[in-house]
Amino acid sequence: MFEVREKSVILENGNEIPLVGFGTWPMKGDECYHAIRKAIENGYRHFDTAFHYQNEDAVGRAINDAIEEKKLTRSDFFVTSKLADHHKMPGTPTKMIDHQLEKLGLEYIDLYLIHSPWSLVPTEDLLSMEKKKDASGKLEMIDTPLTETWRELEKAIKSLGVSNFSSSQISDILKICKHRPQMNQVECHPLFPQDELLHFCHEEKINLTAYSPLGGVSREIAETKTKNFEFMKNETILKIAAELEKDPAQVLLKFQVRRGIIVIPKSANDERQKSNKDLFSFDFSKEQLAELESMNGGKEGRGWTEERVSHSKYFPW
Ligand SMILES: NC(=O)C1=CN([C@@H]2O[C@H](COP(=O)(O)OP(=O)(O)OC[C@H]3O[C@@H](n4cnc5c(N)ncnc54)[C@H](OP(=O)(O)O)[C@@H]3O)[C@@H](O)[C@H]2O)C=CC1
Ligand SMILES: O=C1CO[C@H](CO)[C@@H](O)[C@@H]1O
Repeated sequence: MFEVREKSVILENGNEIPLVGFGTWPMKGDECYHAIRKAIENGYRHFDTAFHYQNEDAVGRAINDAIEEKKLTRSDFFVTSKLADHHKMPGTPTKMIDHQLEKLGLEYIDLYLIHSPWSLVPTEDLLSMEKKKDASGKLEMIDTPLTETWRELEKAIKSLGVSNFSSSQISDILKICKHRPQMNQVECHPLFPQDELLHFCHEEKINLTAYSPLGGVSREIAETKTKNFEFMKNETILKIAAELEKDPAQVLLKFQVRRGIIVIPKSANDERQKSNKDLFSFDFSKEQLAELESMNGGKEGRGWTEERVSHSKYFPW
């Protein structure tokens, strides 16, 4: 199975995931809690979190409170979380699933992703966000094979996926897996549309989720780039938005969902949360689509270059 419906996708394993989800990074604590409560009121049911975001407690609290107060049930929600880069030593992934479930206060996670293919070395305290660095200040790496992490995870969770993986890294998993990867979550926007990876994943019945779909690449990274990641000021996006009488963000998000790509925009703002979900009553003309496709910036279009981990044996790009 793998079916794109109007507002959701049926994953290969039969689970239904809303096409428009809600990104929770970099919010934490009460800010995150209130943004999610608002998002639930605004109709969001799919939430993206991770150990790395240090907000799983707030995400779970918001969902559980909404279930209690709003007559919703756990099965109304789709929650994605992720295995952190410094939790890959054999035996650790299983422990972390238990820890993350406890933080979330949920009985299950709908989709659990390996956050990145590279693996970092933790300090003595596994729960700390500190990672070991060598004498020159470089992050230390371990070379746990991705296939070993996958085998351990699939004993504990049946709905698994990856993030920031290349097609060849996914192929390695496909050779050994009992439970196939359901998702690859990657950076995706008109400057970096991921056409080849999308083709590969859809052929393999693996879905793609677009992170930073609004160009929410961190400012420090964006400033080192020659391309402009400020899509809300981009001439092409503004022109198409004006023609359609939509917001620039709606143009960016529609560009993905019409390709069957799931989006997880983050917004703490009520109005922006509402408009980011309102994507299903308009479409682009052929000309508009061609203009959006012509924004493809090739390799330079990637915002998250992750140079800090480029010395990893498993660096994907
Ligand atoms: N797997 C991975 O490695 C990664 C995953 N992610 C996930 O993807 C999610 C989304 O990516 P992210 O990088 O946050 O970036 P986004 O592309 O979602 O952009 C978020 C930014 O856009 C603003 N924004 C939201 N809606 C609008 C709108 N309608 N008009 C104008 N501005 C708007 C937000 O501000 P405001 O809140 O004020 O509206 C925020 O500053 C993350 O939250 C996280 O869950 C992100 C990076 C890496
Ligand atoms: O998901 C993510 C959000 O932000 C992080 C930066 O601190 C990224 O490294 C990460 O992949």
